[in-house]
Amino acid sequence: MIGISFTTATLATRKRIALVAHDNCKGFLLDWAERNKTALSQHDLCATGTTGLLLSQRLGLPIESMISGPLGGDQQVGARIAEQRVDMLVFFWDPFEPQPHDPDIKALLRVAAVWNIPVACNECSADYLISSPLMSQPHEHRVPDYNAYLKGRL
Ligand SMILES: O=C(CO)COP(=O)(O)O
Repeated sequence: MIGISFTTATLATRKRIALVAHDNCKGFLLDWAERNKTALSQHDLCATGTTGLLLSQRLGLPIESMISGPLGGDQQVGARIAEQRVDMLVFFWDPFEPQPHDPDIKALLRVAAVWNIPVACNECSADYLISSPLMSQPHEHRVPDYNAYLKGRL
């Protein structure tokens, strides 16, 4: 990536996982989360508003809910990623329907790429992520070097 310096950061053993699903995909996410409840219970979970409410009802696990996606929840999750307060994103976005907040969705996915966090966009990729040995150990990864970035702006 031109003009960006990088450094490393460590994702802790206990990951901070954001869970998000569009309406047509919520059933898939709820089923996936239930199948992986034991693994998910080892981590700190947050979600966009409606997804979080449904997940906490289904799983009975503590889930920090943001505002609902169309009202700004995607942006809240994105802000947390930029603050390095979310380590992993499971986002079952709907490939068949446009959303009123498509710009927010694009921004969320972009910031996840910027901060090099693992992202699962469907059940299959979520299965691969949740079963990774890296889920239960610290993991060093590349992140933008913000101090170097700021220096370069002067
Ligand atoms: O719209 C969403 C993600 O773009 C999800 O929002 P809800 O979880 O509130 O339905």
